[in-house]
Amino acid sequence: MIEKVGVIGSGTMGFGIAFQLVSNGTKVILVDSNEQALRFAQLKLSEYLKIFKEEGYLFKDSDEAIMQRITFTTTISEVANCDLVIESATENLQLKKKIFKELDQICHQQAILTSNTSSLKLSDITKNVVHHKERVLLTHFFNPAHIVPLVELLKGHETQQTVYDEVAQFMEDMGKVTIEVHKEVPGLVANRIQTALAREALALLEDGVISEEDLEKVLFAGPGFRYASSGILKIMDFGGLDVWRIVLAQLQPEIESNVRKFDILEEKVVNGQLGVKSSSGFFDYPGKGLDELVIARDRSLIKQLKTFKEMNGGKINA
Ligand SMILES: NC(=O)C1=CN([C@@H]2O[C@H](COP(=O)(O)OP(=O)(O)OC[C@H]3O[C@@H](n4cnc5c(N)ncnc54)[C@H](O)[C@@H]3O)[C@@H](O)[C@H]2O)C=CC1
Ligand SMILES: O=C(O)[C@@H](O)C(=O)[C@H](O)[C@@H](O)CO
Repeated sequence: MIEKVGVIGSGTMGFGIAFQLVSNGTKVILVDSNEQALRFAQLKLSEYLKIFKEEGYLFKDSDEAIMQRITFTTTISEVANCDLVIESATENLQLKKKIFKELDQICHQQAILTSNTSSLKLSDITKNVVHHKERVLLTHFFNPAHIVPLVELLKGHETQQTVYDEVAQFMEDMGKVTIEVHKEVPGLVANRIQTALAREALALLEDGVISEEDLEKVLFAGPGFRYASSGILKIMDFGGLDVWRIVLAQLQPEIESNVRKFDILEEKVVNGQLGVKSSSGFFDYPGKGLDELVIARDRSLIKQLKTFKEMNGGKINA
C-alpha cells in the first residue's frame, strides 16, 4: 500500500507531482538540495490551492489538511520510510545515478523507486541499484504535472509486474491516466509523437507555408481540439481507414523526414528569445512575469481538466 511518497526535486515538475499527491490525500516528503527552491514550492502550493478553488475545482480536504500532509526538506534520508520515491531532479544522468544509488541504500526493502526523466534511459539511471532492482520504474509526468492527466510508465528490465500494477493503480486512484510503454525507446511515446509534430510544424513555418498565428490555430482549433476526446486511432476509425490509407501513402513522401536544424529556432535561441522564460519566443509577452503567464496557462488548463472529467463521467480514467 502506497501511503507516503518521497519526491526528489521541487522544481517545475517536482512541485506539480507533489501538489497532485497531497491534494489527493497522500503524505509527501518533498526533497530539494536548494532551500530556496523548497520555499518557492511551499509558496506555490498554497497559491495553487487558491487558484484551483477560484476555478471551481474543489478537493476533498481543506487547504489546511492538504498543507499538513507535506514536509519540505533538504535531507534525502527523510524519504527512507516512504513507500514510493519519485525522482524529479535536474535532467542529468550522473546526478540521477547518484540519487538512485543513495535511495537504494537508504530506502526500506519494499520501497518503489521511480524517475520522471524526459529523455534518459531508466536502465542507465538505475545501473547502480542493487537492493531495489525489482522495484524500479520510469514514471513520466507531463508539464504541468498537477493538471495534465497523463503518466507514461515503463518497467525496468527486472521490475516485478506486481510493482508496476501497484504504481499504475496508485496513479489512477489519484486522478492520473497511465499508459504502459513496453520497450525502452528514447523519448518513450508522447515525446516522440510531440517531436514528430513539432518537426513538421517548424518545417511548414520555416518554408513559409503558414504564419505563427495560424499555425497555433491549426492545432488548437483542429486536430488538437479533437485530441481532447479521441486518440489518433479513433480519429482514423471515424475518418475511415480506407481514406487514411490513401492519405498516408500520398503524404508520407511529402512530410518532413530529415534530421534538420531549423534556422527559425536556432536564431531565436542564439538571440536569447527562449519563450515565456525570456518574455519573447515565437510570440512576445511584454510586461508579464513568467509566473503570471504560467498561472494564466494553468487557469485555462484547469477549466479544460474539469471538462475532461465531465466528458469521462466524472472520472479522469474512463
Ligand atoms: N520541464 C518539463 O516540461 C518536464 C521535465 N521532466 C523531467 O523532470 C525532471 C525535472 O525537470 P524540471 O522539474 O523541469 O527541472 P527543474 O530544474 O525545474 O527542477 C529540478 C530540481 O531538482 C533539484 N535538484 C538538483 N539536484 C538535486 C539533488 N541532488 N537532490 C534534490 N534535488 C535536487 C534542483 O534544485 C531543482 O529544484 C527532469 O528529469 C526532466 O527531464 C519531465 C516532464 C516534463
Ligand atoms: O511535454 C512534457 O511535459 C513532457 O513531454 C516533457 O518531457 C517535456 O516537454 C520535456 O520533453 C521538455 O521540457
